[in-house]
Amino acid sequence: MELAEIGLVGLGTMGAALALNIAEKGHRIAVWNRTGTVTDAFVAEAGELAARVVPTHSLQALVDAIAPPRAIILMVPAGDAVDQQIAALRPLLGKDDLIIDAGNANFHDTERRSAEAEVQGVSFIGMGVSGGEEGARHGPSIMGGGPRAAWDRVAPILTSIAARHGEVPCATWMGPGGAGHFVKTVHNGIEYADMQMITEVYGLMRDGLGMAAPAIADVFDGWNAGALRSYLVEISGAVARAVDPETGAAMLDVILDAAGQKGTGRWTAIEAQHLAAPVPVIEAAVMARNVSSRLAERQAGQAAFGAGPQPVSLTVEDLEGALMAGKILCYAQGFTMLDAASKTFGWGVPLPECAKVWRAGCIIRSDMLDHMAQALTEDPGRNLILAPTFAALLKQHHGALRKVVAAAALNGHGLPALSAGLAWFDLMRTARGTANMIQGQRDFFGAHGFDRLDGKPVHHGPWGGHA
Ligand SMILES: NC(=O)C1=CN([C@@H]2O[C@H](COP(=O)(O)OP(=O)(O)OC[C@H]3O[C@@H](n4cnc5c(N)ncnc54)[C@H](OP(=O)(O)O)[C@@H]3O)[C@@H](O)[C@H]2O)C=CC1
Ligand SMILES: O=C(CO)[C@H](O)[C@H](O)COP(=O)(O)O
Repeated sequence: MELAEIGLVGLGTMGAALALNIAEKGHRIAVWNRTGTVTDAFVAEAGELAARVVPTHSLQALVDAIAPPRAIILMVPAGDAVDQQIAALRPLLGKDDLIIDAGNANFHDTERRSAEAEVQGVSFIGMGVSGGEEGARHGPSIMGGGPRAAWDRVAPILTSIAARHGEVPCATWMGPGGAGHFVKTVHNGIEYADMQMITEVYGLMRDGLGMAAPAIADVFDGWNAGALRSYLVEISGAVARAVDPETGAAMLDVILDAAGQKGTGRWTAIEAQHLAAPVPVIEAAVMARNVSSRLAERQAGQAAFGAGPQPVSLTVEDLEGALMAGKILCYAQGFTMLDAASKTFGWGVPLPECAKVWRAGCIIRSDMLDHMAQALTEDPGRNLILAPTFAALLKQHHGALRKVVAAAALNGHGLPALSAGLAWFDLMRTARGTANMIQGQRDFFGAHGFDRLDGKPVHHGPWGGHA
């Protein structure tokens, strides 16, 4: 039998879609799934693409079905499942073979697996794939990390299945070790933040302006025809317009307000803290998901204090401007965090390429990312808020953000992400801040010392013997 060019383990939502995409682009692919009946059902439903799919029912059969040097994609849940599959595959693989973890992964795990692979003589790539099921099937955004030579070996297949922005494939090597998974993690952190900010303006429309779901859908559709054009605004319109087949009510009005999460947003927030790279909008978005899941406490809070959200005097245009400003602030934070990680870990992540690889295929794709790619190409070391295009947009829209946050605060709407973005923006445009007080306090109780504005070599205050 003709050997496959590549193998794949894990025919769940993403793995099945990715395998069909690979087969559709003309590559013969061998597949294996822990539950064998899933493999059989996958092939039975693959239609004419089944001709390029080799179903296997043991890992040995999978390995035997692939032409050496082999490349095997893992598309299984993050954590133990990946380690288990690597441990099971490793004894079956040779020196030049390659394992690609294409699921979401904590980059610390990827760094560890990369180091272990080097010792064991099997190549390892940690690769972020974004775009959900639809993206995986028809063109995801792919962020690779690991040995450059290993990436180059599989790049022809990966670029053939990736989304395209114009003619440019959205599949890029981001650096060694965990760089690819780190970039995907920050992508997801931004995804959390973008979703949360959209959710906050949805809440203002629903509870502050008294708009019904179809009217809210119209607003999102309108925004999606303008500067906010993006996949997340587009699907928010579709979600708001959908009707529950069971009750005939708007879908949004029957969905429980408790958000799930698998961990990538939390990983972003934790790593940002380690890197001392502020990403307050992302942190706020993670916090908001955590609060959302504490339904019983929220019910008790409403009983104790009364429902928060009251009518607001805002326009849909105010909300659009606030979202524009919030989005710029959040992406600026995300790219700054990537820059900090790249420098700390010595990865050399190409920031303009990150923006480019996110322009199509992935969940955070938007028109704005094309302008961000241009701004980062001009000067990768400059904070995006200082790039002329985005500085001009912020000057135009930060007033709307301020108005929206203020009206929300006065009328009981919690806007954690938009408020966090505004607070960060105001700190970032204040040359003389207030941390002199913190330094005074630290010196008072702990003799930690401080620098003086006048440069004099006196590093302690007259605290009456305390310092
Ligand atoms: N869904 C999405 O939108 C996206 C998901 N991802 C990431 O892709 C990866 C896969 O996600 P998704 O396809 O949604 O998940 P699914 O739950 O749909 O599929 C999981 C797959 O992994 C297999 N599996 C689970 N545990 C093990 C194990 N211990 N050993 C071997 N195989 C196992 C399952 O096999 P079995 O049939 O036997 O249960 C199944 O094939 C995750 O890392 C996820 O974070 C990335 C981007 C988008
Ligand atoms: O990686 C993804 C999208 O880019 C996955 O859909 C991921 O599951 C989203 O994160 P969460 O489940 O925590 O919302």
